[in-house]
Amino acid sequence: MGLLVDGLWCDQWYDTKKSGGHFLREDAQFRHQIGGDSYPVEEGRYHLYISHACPWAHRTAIVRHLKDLEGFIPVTAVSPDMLSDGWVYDSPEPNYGYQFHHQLYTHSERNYTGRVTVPVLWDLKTETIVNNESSEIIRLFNSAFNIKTGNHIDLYPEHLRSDINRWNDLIYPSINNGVYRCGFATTQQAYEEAFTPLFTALNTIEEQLSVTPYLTGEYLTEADIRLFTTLIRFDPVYVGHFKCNLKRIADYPNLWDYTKAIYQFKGISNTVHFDEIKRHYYFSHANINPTQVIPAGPDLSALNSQLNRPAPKLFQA
Ligand SMILES: N[C@@H](CCC(=O)N[C@@H](CS)C(=O)NCC(=O)O)C(=O)O
Repeated sequence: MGLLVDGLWCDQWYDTKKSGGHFLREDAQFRHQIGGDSYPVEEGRYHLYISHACPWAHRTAIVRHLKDLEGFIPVTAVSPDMLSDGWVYDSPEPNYGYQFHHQLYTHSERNYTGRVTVPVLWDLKTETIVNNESSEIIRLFNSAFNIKTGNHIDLYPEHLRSDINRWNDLIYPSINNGVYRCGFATTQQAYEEAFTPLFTALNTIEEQLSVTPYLTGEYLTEADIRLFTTLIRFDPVYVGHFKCNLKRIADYPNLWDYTKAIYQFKGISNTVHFDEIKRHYYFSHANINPTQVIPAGPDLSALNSQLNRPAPKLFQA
């Protein structure tokens, strides 16, 4: 784990001293869009770098799949082990033969200072990072390539936007980032300040899912996908490794059924790699789990069991 400072790799863990033990996530720095003059829609031009372990990258993998972008935007996954060199590739990545993910960042910007994260949407023509913020990558995947792919599924439909935004505003700080705020907290107080809102938000969603099958109704939207990638990691990793242990997702009837319904939908289960998910967290965060022993459980076979809610619908723009 580390970061780049003026283009040089420094191996260091997150600094929580200045923030009273609180983990503060840095904003992503590459925030370009596709579709303008700089990054036009072109076949074979863009490449996606992900980690199968990472919940943020997982969002982009799901949307890439639902939007039929697989043949259009190739993907490379990093190794699940993120140790002193940060993210690395198991075999040289296909575009430049790099071994380290941070080489891509300095290729894009020689003096880059900041964290080296996944996902990364890369432009092969200008040899730069287009965007490394998953919430923006999924928005651009949702619409930018429609004219090429003919896929008009809309995960952010106009009439549901205010609802989707409202859910995202609750879910990002308290759940998506909330589990990290629990797990990376280095004081009791910082941990408890993350733990309480996490389970309050899960209760709110449990109630909503007793009324509507998905967050905004019958359609699957980006809000559901953003929530799902945290829920699917919750029982195998966050309960134990990040100490988010008031309840498991399997203990909430509606949240569990909802997680199963998304898992079983349209091959989304193929984007879930539990072996890499467990390996990444338990093996890479040696300051949290110094033995690096990876738990053998839990048994997640019930994810394939029968549902009590209809499969999601996909809105067509
Ligand atoms: N805002 C980013 C966050 C991405 C992120 O933090 N990814 C983690 C992996 S789960 C990472 O690469 N961490 C490496 C680090 O912080 O050094 C997004 O949503 O795309």
